[in-house]
Amino acid sequence: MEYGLIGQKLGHSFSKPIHEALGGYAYDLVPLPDEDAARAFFASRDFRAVNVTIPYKQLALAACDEVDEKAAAIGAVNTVINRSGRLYGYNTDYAGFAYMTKRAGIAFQNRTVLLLGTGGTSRTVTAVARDQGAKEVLLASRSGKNGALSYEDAMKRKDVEVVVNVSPAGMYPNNGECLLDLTAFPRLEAVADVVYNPFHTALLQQAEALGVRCVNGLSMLVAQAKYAAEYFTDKKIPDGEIESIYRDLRAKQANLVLIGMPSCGKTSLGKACAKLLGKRFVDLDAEIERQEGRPISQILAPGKETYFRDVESRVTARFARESGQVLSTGGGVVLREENVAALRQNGVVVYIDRPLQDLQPGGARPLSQSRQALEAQYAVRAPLYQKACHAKVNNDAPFYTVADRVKERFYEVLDCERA
Ligand SMILES: Nc1ncnc2c1ncn2[C@@H]1O[C@H](COP(=O)(O)OP(=O)(O)OP(=O)(O)O)[C@@H](O)[C@H]1O
Ligand SMILES: O=C(O)C1=C[C@@H](O)[C@@H](O)[C@H](O)C1
Ligand SMILES: [Mg+2]
Repeated sequence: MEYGLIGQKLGHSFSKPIHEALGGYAYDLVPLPDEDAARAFFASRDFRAVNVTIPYKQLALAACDEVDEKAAAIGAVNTVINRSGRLYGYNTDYAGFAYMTKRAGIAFQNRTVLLLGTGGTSRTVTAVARDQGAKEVLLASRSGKNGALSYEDAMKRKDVEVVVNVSPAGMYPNNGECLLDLTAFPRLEAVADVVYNPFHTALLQQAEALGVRCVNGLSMLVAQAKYAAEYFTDKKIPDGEIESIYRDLRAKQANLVLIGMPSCGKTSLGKACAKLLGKRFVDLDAEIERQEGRPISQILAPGKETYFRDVESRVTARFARESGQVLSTGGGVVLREENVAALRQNGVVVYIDRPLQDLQPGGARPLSQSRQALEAQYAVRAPLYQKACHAKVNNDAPFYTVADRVKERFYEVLDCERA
């Protein structure tokens, strides 16, 4: 290997496409199961330059022959360059985190900051917060040992103004995990999460619901990669690259999720939009049928929905945590908030609103067999679709015109999210 990333588990990482866009070199993900394997990797010196992620950033520091002053003060190295057999260590997460929080308008000066997690990244973020004049930096961990607070005790600190998650809690494939209740902090101004996969962790979804300023780790990831690529190639890369790579990556990774009434066009528009956007198409109803080995008409019956809804929630959670897809849902997916939260963690949710008279009762949907049933369902669900979606598209025009509208709204939502 010449360039790449080492860490214990790398299934979540987006570093490969970022580095390949930044530097034009091949970049490999090399998972190493334990510290012995990581030590042996550095001892072999069989690489030109690598990034290092959880849990080897402290070990990487010890393996280097020379460590940059800032990285040594922080105690964590995420970039190692092999120059003629000598290993040089740097920390580009520091600049990456500073970039991300500045971009999001999050300030540390005179703030009480609570960090969730005590690993290598907590040292980096502590350094940024202190350098920017934080009043106090508190650490919390599950064990509450080594000077850290337990999560329970952390929630008693009513003075906390900024929360930063520096732990892998909630990171793919453990989507949905969240150890803190943000309502405990009446003075909360901002929440940052260094996790970028999923895009909106459960912690950030809580912050959004409270109307608190928040940011995820994707801009940090891209920024630290840019600073690392400068060491890799010994060339300056313009800062503007961070924004353009971020935008391309988010558009590529984001799911497009279509919700709406039975027969509003979710499946057919979903297939067309998947082609337009170059994404994989998944129809959640078809996945439920595949998993159950029988059609929905045999699983779902009026008054006997619970079994079907449970299967639907499991299938929704499984696909919603993946990236780069168009997901067409079943009409009732919005009936459970947990499904909506799952779909929004990586997805732009578009409500396909088709005029009631164009919706077709009957077919393979047991709960909307008559026009009356369909109308009653519309009255209940329309407000839920409205609440769950980022954008609404009226399906009242020729099919391909509507598919183009959906694609445009997808990009508009992503642009707004960044602004
Ligand atoms: N704009 C349109 N013009 C013409 N036909 C359309 C348009 N939108 C959807 N249709 C047609 O409406 C029918 C229902 O669409 P589709 O099966 O995609 O809906 P759905 O939302 O997936 O329904 P369900 O919830 O039952 O799975 C299909 O035959 C589709 O081709
Ligand atoms: O998830 C990733 O790909 C990475 C995360 C951070 O630890 C970075 O420091 C590392 O360079 C790459
Ligand atoms: Mg369908």
